[in-house]
Amino acid sequence: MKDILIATKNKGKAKDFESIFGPLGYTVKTLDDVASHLDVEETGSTFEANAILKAEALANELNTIVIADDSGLEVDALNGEPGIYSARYAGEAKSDDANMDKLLANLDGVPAEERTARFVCAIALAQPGKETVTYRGTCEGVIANERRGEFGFGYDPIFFVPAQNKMMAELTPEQKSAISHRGAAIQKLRADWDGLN
Ligand SMILES: O=P(O)(O)OP(=O)(O)OP(=O)(O)OC[C@H]1O[C@@H](n2cnc3c(O)ncnc32)[C@H](O)[C@@H]1O
Ligand SMILES: [Mg+2]
Repeated sequence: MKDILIATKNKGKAKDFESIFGPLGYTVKTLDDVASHLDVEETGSTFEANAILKAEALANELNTIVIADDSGLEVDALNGEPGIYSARYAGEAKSDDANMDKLLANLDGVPAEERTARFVCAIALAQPGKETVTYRGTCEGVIANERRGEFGFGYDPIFFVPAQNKMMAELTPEQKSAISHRGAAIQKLRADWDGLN
């Protein structure tokens, strides 16, 4: 069985990766599956810089190929916030619910046509002895007024995807990966990944 190691503690992200790599015969492993107590501070000023920090830290520790994902939500009416701070928007407790509450409160009174936003995903592929490579994917949408849907994680329940006429959280993992920022970044990564295995 082929393994793919993602330097993440986010189970929602891991599921997104599984929806694409699982059917290809890979087992997705995360920080929970390896003997690492790594807790990388996301000190970079871009998604790419943070993805590289996370991927290289684990690749160096385990001397193996590692993928990391740094992602977030850019809301136009908030000048691109929460951006790279999406996970901890409402505080270090990293609560999806508190983050959505804060975002909805900050957009209170903003009309639908001004609630445009995008998810951004930067994936870093770190290999011992090689230059780290990054891949970016984005997904355009609109921030809704209330939550809908049970799938996904993070801001998915309030992210409306016009192209699907559904909230991101109403899409199954497979449907989400077909149109999402993460799915787009993973497709770019796959071209290189297939060459490594
Ligand atoms: O750093 P790791 O351990 O991978 O996990 P994390 O949750 O801290 O991940 P990030 O630092 O990359 O922050 C990403 C945040 O952006 C949001 N986000 C990213 N991708 C998303 C998606 O597909 N759906 C909904 N929210 C997403 C969500 O709040 C995430 O916690
Ligand atoms: Mg993080």
